[in-house]
Amino acid sequence: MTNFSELNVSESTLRSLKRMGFEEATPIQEGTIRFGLEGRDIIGQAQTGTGKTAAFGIPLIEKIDPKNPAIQALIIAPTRELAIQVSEELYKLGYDKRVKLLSVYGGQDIGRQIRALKNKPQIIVGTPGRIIDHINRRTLKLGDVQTLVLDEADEMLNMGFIDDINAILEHVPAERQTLLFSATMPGPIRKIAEEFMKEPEVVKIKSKEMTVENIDQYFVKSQEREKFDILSRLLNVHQPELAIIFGRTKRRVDELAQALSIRGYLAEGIHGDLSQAKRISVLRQFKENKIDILVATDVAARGLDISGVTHVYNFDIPQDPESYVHRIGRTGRAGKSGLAVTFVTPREMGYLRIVEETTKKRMTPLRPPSSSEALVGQQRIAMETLADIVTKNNLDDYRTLASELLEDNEALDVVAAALRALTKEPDDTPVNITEERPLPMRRSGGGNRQGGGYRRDGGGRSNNRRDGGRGGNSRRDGGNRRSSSQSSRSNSGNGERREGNRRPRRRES
Ligand SMILES: Nc1ncnc2c1ncn2[C@@H]1O[C@H](COP(=O)(O)OP(=O)(O)OP(=O)(O)O)[C@@H](O)[C@H]1O
Ligand SMILES: [Mg+2]
Repeated sequence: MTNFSELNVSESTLRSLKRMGFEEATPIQEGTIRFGLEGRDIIGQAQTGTGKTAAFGIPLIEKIDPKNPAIQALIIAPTRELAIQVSEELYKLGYDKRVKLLSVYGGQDIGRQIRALKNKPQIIVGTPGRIIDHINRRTLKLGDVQTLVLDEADEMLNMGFIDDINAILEHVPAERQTLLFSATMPGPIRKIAEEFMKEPEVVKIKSKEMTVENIDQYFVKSQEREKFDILSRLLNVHQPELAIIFGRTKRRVDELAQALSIRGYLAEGIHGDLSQAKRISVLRQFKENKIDILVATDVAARGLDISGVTHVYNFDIPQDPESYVHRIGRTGRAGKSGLAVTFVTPREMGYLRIVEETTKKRMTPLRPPSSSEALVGQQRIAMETLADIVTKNNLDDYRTLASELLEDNEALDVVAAALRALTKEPDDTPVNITEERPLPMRRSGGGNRQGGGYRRDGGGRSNNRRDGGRGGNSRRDGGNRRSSSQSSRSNSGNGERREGNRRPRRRES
């Protein structure tokens, strides 16, 4: 491990890092900060949760001239929540230097952003749609930008975003430093990236597996209609502190969040059809542990750094191996451990194998717990609750009643009864989960796949490019009754991309 001071980081930034509690550089930070400070273009790839934000953030902050009121750096991120998070981390990194930042993203009052832009921020973090919106309104002047960052670069350069990125690039000087970071970087995307970079230094932190080692990865093979009951049992056995459950579509997420609430879990859904205020409030509640379970589409798959996420459940297996890597990467961050469970229907086993080939990691088959095993989980929670009350609470007001009870009953029976009263017994309140169609059949073992598992079929591409996102009918995002190529067209609209079955386009302004 290397100290930041050995990486030629300025005193001011060292002070900010100290405030953040960062003592030593992570491998990706060690590998990129020097090149970054030299002004080199960088493609940085390292596992999820290993500090890529500061890897680009530190050299970026170092380059800002605090006396220059112009926008000097632009960071583009695929989702609004990620743009907010990255701007928060950059704010901390630039705290000592007092750099001025602004995040611009869809769903927030544009007038407010325009007023904030007049305060001369030096760094802008934004989502593509809203950045373009500001460029078109001439409220965002990018002519002095020296550093351009694409966080989640492969996502930003896939066909869902590439047109937007190209449009933005037209307004950024060609003389600039370009930094691209992601945990995944499929070969074909890297080629696209290199076209608009200057002799980029490719820094890839080598690891046996693409996923983080300290995430235990399991799969459950089950029929579609059995998934929800198995999920509830798993939740009872695992008792996650904070869990994220990923579903394939917005409808899926709504139904799952509702079904979990009916069964007594503290769960909320998040997806692109919700208002921005709602999205922010759900995420805040989750971060503050007011809800235990976040049910999400891929809108929450990339980059979000929420401490304390112990479990990730893929209620639907993701279609792309990259999506799998990012989804499960919401746990096991910054050296912590995590557990991921992926549901797969028998017809979708080919996808599971493709994921494993890409990540170079086998998932362990998990036997679904029986209802009595799930009950034991709940009984243990009751026991812990009771023990906790004994140690923490003042029981004076209850002692008289307790001795009354003990006059007529055995102590063991009284405690057992208290446990029973506290145990959440299996709940079979009916819930409504519409069956998803399995993904189209796919077999693994295609050695012809380029770039370590990247596959995009041309069929979806032209669809996506043309009409997605131009105010497409976002209500039709269910998509699950259509073939995959059809549904790609129908998804998008006001949310983010890729919340239906196939890569849709989106526009988030
Ligand atoms: N040098 C460091 N020392 C201690 N903590 C760090 C250090 N660098 C980053 N972190 C913390 O590690 C966590 C993960 O960092 P970050 O979100 O940048 O990961 P990432 O590599 O971008 O992940 P993802 O691929 O999911 O986007 C954050 O909470 C961050 O504050
Ligand atoms: Mg990141």
